[in-house]
Amino acid sequence: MKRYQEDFIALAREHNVLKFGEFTLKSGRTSPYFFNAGAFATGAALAALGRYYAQCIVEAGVEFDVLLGPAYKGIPLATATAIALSDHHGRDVPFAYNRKEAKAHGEGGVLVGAPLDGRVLVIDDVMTAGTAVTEVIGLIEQSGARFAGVVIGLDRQERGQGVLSAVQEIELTHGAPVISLIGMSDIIEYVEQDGDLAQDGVLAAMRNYRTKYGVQCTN
Ligand SMILES: O=P(O)(O)OC[C@H]1O[C@H](OP(=O)(O)OP(=O)(O)O)[C@H](O)[C@@H]1O
Ligand SMILES: O=C(O)c1cc(=O)[nH]c(=O)[nH]1
Repeated sequence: MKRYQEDFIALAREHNVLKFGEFTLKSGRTSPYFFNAGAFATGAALAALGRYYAQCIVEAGVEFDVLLGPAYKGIPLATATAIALSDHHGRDVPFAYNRKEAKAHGEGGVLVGAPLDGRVLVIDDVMTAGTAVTEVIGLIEQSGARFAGVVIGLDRQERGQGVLSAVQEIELTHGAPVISLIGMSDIIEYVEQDGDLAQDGVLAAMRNYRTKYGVQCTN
């Protein structure tokens, strides 16, 4: 793991973002772990997140014209990433986000911020089955813009709608990269190194879950 990946996991544990137990996911799957990015709820945590996402984008060399943070948890992530790209990489990029429900008064609509023009890079927290990102790609295409890829904090490295991983499905269908800060394999590595978690049966539950829903590592 790279230094910023270890720091990202440490930050997630410190803020109780990465939890172990029993959780129901958007896909209906029952998971022994959950990554609640909403608990990154301080200015310093968001500033650090922005730096990690920005570093990941710069290292990946992905080309884009505008950042898009999907509601809800993608919104502060895209904001923090835009600030970090400006502060630490000298790149002042436009960013936008969407509403889950269209606004019927005032300016109206579902999009807020910069217009979706050109290549749009989506910034989100987690990918499981890929449903959320697929929806937001629809929004980008309806706006006449082009999907340039997605950067996620955690790739859960799970199957999408078929036998391929959600990441492979998105990459094959849309011809754009899915870039992640960490994958489930990194969390398993973290659990393996933590004697208490391994003893509590977390490691066994994680491995069982990976057997049921996982795919080979994609990062
Ligand atoms: O890959 P998927 O199976 O779609 O699941 C992952 C998505 O689900 C959650 O979003 P949710 O729609 O619950 O919205 P939130 O940001 O409002 O929590 C999470 O933030 C991911 O974006
Ligand atoms: O699949 C999901 O719904 C999901 C998984 C996860 O770890 N975190 C999250 O916010 N959503």
